[in-house]
Amino acid sequence: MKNYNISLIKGDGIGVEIINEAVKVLDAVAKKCNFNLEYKEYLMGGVAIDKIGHPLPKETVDGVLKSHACLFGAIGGEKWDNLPRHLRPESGLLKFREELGVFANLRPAIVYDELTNASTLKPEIIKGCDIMVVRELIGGIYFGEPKQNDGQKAFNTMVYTKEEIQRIGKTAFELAMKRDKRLCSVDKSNVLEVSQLWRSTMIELSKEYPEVKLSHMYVDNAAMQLVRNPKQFDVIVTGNIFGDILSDTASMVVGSIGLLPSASTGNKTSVYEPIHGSAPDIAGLGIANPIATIESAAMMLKYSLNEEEASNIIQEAIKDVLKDGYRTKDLASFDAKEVLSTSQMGDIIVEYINK
Ligand SMILES: NC(=O)C1=CN([C@@H]2O[C@H](COP(=O)(O)OP(=O)(O)OC[C@H]3O[C@@H](n4cnc5c(N)ncnc54)[C@H](O)[C@@H]3O)[C@@H](O)[C@H]2O)C=CC1
Ligand SMILES: CC(C)CC(=O)C(=O)O
Ligand SMILES: [Mg+2]
Repeated sequence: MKNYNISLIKGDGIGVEIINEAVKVLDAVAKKCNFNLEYKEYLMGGVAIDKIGHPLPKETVDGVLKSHACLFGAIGGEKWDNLPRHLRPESGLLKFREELGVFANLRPAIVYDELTNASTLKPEIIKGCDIMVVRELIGGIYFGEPKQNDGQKAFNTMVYTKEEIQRIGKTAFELAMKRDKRLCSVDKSNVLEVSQLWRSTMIELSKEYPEVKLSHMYVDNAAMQLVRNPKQFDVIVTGNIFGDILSDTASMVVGSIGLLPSASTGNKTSVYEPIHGSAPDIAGLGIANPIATIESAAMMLKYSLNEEEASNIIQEAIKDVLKDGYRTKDLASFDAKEVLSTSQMGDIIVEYINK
């Protein structure tokens, strides 16, 4: 029987609740498809600060690098918001991504037919929408030097090298080749030098992919177009901060931020994580939607473990559960037959897998 080592990082807030459900679902599908998953838990974020005084223990990076893949919940919370910047949970997460070299964050935003009525947008605007946001994850303004806040003046710096842009560009063009061959590069090149380099590099790279139709959009317009007519997009490629913001926007096209998974990938390893944060406002209430994390686990099976059948089984079960009207609270006002808690949602997905 095949055996895979999975590193788990639950993190803070709802991170614990959603990872527990994903593990439940993974175990069910592993049993059904005849493979074995061995989990090892690692600390990161606020919980690591509380235990060892630092948001990113070395064992976490080492352990993840040794595993086949990592499933990640979320980190952060008010308790740690006033710590010095380098000791905050978010700094641990950025360092984690940097050390693992996961430069490409793939964030699919797919509207299932079963959830066409679940968005705050009109069904005819979103039906059939299938967007892949390719977000550069270890460069840009979240990492740029110099940076400062001396109490009187504060700044950050947005930096991209040509090499970094080419690297994420290649990932996006390759993905577009496997999809509808339309790639929209989002930047702010009417204002920012870094975006001028971004755009000219994408144009240069496009010569290697003549079949892909490359377009460009300023980020402010892209935010507007995403809610005006999301179906115009196939693949979007953009920098770290723009991708962070636009993917949260895209989640409302789908219906809830609790539905969007992601894969953070590079040359060494991959981390699978929902796009949302630790949601302190609902942590511990048992109402978080675990589907984004369960979908992330399905992406992990497909892309890192090559267990495509198992991945499809999870996705079909989720679709059927939604089709039959089961919802967590975030989607309760949309065609809900029954509103379930976080763990009940995990249970019912397992039940559908075993049907
Ligand atoms: N990857 C990560 O670990 C991330 C961590 N964060 C951190 O999370 C903390 C909270 O940040 P926010 O800006 O509030 O973003 P958030 O994504 O945690 O929450 C935004 C809103 O969406 C809701 N929400 C999020 N996930 C949900 C789910 N699965 N089901 C139902 N509702 C859900 C929350 O209740 C909240 O109202 C902060 O400390 C932030 O730095 C934020 C984003 C990503
Ligand atoms: C620490 C933040 C950059 C996390 C976040 O918002 C994200 O990755 O989506
Ligand atoms: Mg974000």
